[in-house]
Amino acid sequence: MASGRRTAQVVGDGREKSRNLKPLKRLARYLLPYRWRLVLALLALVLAAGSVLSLGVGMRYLIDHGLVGGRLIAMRHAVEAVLIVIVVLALSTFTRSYLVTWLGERVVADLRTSLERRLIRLEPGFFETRRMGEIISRLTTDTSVIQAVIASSVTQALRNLLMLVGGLVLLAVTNPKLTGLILLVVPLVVVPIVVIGRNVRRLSRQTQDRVATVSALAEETLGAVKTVQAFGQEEHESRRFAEACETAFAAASRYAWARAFLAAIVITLVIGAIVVVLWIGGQDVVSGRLTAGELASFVFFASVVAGAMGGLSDTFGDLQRAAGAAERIFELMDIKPKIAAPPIVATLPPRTQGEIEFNRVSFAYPSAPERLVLDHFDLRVRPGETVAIVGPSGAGKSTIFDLLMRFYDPQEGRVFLDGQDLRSLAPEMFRRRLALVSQDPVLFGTDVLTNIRYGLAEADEAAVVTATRNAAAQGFVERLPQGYKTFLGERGVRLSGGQRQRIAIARAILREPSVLLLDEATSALDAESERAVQEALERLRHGRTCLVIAHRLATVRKADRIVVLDQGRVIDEGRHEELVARGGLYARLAALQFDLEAAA
Ligand SMILES: Nc1ncnc2c1ncn2[C@@H]1O[C@H](COP(=O)(O)OP(=O)(O)OP(=O)(O)O)[C@@H](O)[C@H]1O
Repeated sequence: MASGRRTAQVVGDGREKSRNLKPLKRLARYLLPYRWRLVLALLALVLAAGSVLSLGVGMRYLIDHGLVGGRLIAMRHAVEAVLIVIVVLALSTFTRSYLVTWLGERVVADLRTSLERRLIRLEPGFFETRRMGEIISRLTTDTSVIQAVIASSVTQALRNLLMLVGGLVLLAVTNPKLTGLILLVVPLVVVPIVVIGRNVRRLSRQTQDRVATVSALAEETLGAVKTVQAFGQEEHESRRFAEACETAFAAASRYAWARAFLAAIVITLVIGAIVVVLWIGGQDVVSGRLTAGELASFVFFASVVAGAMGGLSDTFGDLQRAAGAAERIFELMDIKPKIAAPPIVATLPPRTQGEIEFNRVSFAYPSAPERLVLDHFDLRVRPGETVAIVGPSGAGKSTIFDLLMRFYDPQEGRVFLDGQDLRSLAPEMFRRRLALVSQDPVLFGTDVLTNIRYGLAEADEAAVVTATRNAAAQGFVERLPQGYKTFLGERGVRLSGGQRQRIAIARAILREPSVLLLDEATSALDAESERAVQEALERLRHGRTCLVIAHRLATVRKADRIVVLDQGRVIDEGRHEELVARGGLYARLAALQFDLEAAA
């Protein structure tokens, strides 16, 4: 919770800073690859706006020469011209509408892909200090806002701008005196737009923030539905969720109010001005200074101008919303991964090795920087050696794996693989030599084959089958309804814990790693699958370096060496018998294990 709050604050600060539409400029770069479509869309837009404006000219001709002048031929010409204009208008509207929607969707797809491309490469520590739901909301909701804005608001803004300028020019041509009046209205409209618009933007951001909280909450609780139900907390969670929804709703209604208020102010001012114009213009027609056609077309242009202004005030708010969304997206995109390959990458010796060294390593997790989890930790593992790491819960055993995978960098000391400091290597290169089987393996919501191939994407089917057999998983995989093609459900929920583990082992075998990192499951597998897993691991261990977080006595006994870890330090090491004879922490842990196993 604390980290969530901190995140919200950081994000909030970032948003408050931007008072302009600058992020939209950067967004425009995403349109560059599609510039010809953009040009075509703009042409269609200009054509459509021109068509609408020319209707006003046609109207004047129709009234003055056809209706008032009483000439049928003039009326026919006017109607013919209007028909042509309508066809042009329809075609250009179609072109514009299709192209801008296409462009909006295209840009959003590109944005999402490039944002994900960066996110997936960020170090795990980054995600521990942020709320996942919040990040996901930037990837989905914020990009959707941009899509909507490109597809409708930007075009509307351009269209309205064209109409505004074109309308004003035609107004001036028709009657300069009345146009002067219209221009008096402009500041009256613009000032409230700017003032209230600012408020609208702030409220819009607040709304987006609240919605992000709602999705974060939903993800958290729905993802832990078993825990919620097991503890009978459904009502509590529903209440919490409802509260978050209400807060989001309250923010959204404040936003709606401000937006509606803005629209109402603009409309009142503009329509009021038109009434004044009609009143003054009407007097000119009566006294013969203006023709009826001129006044009609004037009112037509004036309403075009008014509509354009009203529309602009609306789209201005939308553009600011998009600027906020773009800012949130680019803020994420600009985060540099803290764990990456250095400019000059060292190379590893040939594959066969697997030597590991931790040299005076001290480490605290980013989310708890003041607590040292490893404290001047030293460990050397020779190629091919099997080392068991034992120690009480929270001693820092899994953290050793985290550092070896370089999910984090230690604050002090260095970690070496085959004589090279991990920081001098490209992470994706050295990680290829490692395979991790974690205590609670993660499977993905695809089929068995794809899940095993996660270990080595280019492996052929025969290799997958061999790996599965060696992981003692072939039996149950073949009994699944569609064998290797069986869909495993999200996160592999359709398999038992032991089955999931064997799939994870098959994945590791397929990788042919030089170093195997094994976090043994403490969860009770049934005796048969336990033996199967053990045998699989035995085979996997053969001929490679192996670091095992050991919970089972069988593993501990077979290890070349046992390292006893307590509070982030190595307090003892040796073989099983030596350590038992010394009667320290290990002897106590082992006695406990024996008792438990005897009891079982
Ligand atoms: N991502 C994290 N952020 C902050 N603290 C963490 C994180 N992961 C682990 N810790 C803390 O670091 C300490 C060591 O954790 P670690 O998982 O390495 O212990 P362990 O020896 O593997 O324990 P266990 O046998 O229970 O799995 C624990 O106190 C834990 O609370």
